[in-house]
Parts: sequence; structure tokens; C-alpha cells
Amino acid sequence: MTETPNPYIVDADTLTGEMRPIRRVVLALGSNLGDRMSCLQGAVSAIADTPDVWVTGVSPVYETEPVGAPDGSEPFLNAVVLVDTTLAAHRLMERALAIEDVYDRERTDVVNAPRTLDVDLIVVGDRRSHDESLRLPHPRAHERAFVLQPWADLEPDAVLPDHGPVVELLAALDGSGLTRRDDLELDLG
Ligand SMILES: Nc1ncnc2c1ncn2[C@@H]1O[C@H](COP(=O)(O)OP(=O)(O)OP(=O)(O)O)[C@@H](O)[C@H]1O
Ligand SMILES: Nc1nc2c(c(=O)[nH]1)N=C(CO)CN2
Repeated sequence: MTETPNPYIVDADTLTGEMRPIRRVVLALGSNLGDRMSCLQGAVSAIADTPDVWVTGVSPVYETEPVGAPDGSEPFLNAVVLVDTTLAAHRLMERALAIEDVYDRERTDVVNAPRTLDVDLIVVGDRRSHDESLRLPHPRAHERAFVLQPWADLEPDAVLPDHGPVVELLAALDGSGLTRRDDLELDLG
């Protein structure tokens, strides 16, 4: 479903060049196949190398039990990256998918199949989108401790639109499947 544009409100994504506002973005990374840490670090570096994207924060790394994944799935490494960008949200989504492809991310019909790399857009400023190709805010972020915990580490005051303060959402979730891996650290890129 696409949004009906309001002719009286300028859609920031239709602006070009220097007119485009800088938006703050929360990206969630996950990997449970292959060299998980290399995939996450490669993703952070690729994000940092993207024109018009500036990485402002990288969370601690968490080892997490797979949620809603097929039996026998291996644990994930998860982290969150904060960026500022003037890219339109859909361009950033395309970039995220291209970065997944660099790590041979396979797309199958199996829901939550093991993956070398998953790059999810959690929020892009105050942008809302209901497209199948881009849902913002991410429709499942509020129920995912593996997203909210690293985000809260970076931004304890963060608020997830429509759902509330991230620390309050976390308090209502079972965080027992998360282990902070202080022996693993991601560089800013
Ligand atoms: N906010 C978003 N972040 C990432 N992908 C999104 C988002 N909204 C829509 N998509 C679309 O979802 C598809 C990616 O789905 P994918 O197979 O990676 O889902 P998943 O990571 O397995 O599950 P989940 O979306 O629950 O994390 C892509 O085609 C992408 O365009
Ligand atoms: N622990 C964990 N579980 C998941 C993850 C993930 O990144 N970490 N991603 C999923 C779909 O994107 C489904 N389940």
C-alpha cells in the first residue's frame, strides 16, 4: 500500500541536493551464518563508506538466541548503528540491501532463515512508510530485545514512534536470550 501524498506538505524525500534535510537513522544489524563478526564489521564499514551517510555511533555487540527462526538456527550477533544522512529513505534501503548482497545474503521462502547479514532500518527521522519495500518505523522493532537493547546502550533516552521509550519497551520484554559480548567490538568504520 502506498501513502496518499498531502499536496500541502513537502515530502523531504522529493527534495534534491542541498535542500534535503539531515535525518537521524537507526540501523539494526544481525548475522547468524558464516563469520558473523566479519559480516557485521563489513556492514559498518560499507555504511560508513556510503556517500551522504555519516556514522555517529556503533553499539556493543550482543550474542542472541534466534527468535522465530527455524529449528537448529545458530545464535545471532546483533548490533545497532546510528547514522546521519541526507539520502532519501528508499535510497538508504536500497543501499542496505546491496550491502547484504555483498555478504552473499540468500533470500529464500523460509521465514527468518539463517543469514550472513541482515540490515534493517528501524527509524529514519520522523519518516513513516507503509510500502512493502520499506516500512517505517520497522514494524517488529518494538518486540525485539536484540534491537532495543543495543539501541538503548547508545541512546538511553530513545523513543520508538508509536510505542514509547525504548527502555520501557525493554523492561517488558524477556532479555534472557541476550549476552553482551564485551570481548567483541565494532569499529566506527
Ligand atoms: N524497515 C525495513 N528494514 C529492512 N527491510 C525492510 C524494511 N521495510 C521493508 N523491508 C523489506 O523487507 C525485505 C527484507 O526482508 P528480509 O527477508 O530481510 O526480512 P527479515 O529480515 O528476514 O525479517 P524482518 O523484516 O522481520 O527483520 C526487503 O525487501 C525490504 O525492502
Ligand atoms: N536473535 C535474533 N533473532 C532474529 C533476528 C536477529 O537479528 N536476532 N532476526 C530475525 C529476522 O530479521 C529473526 N530472528
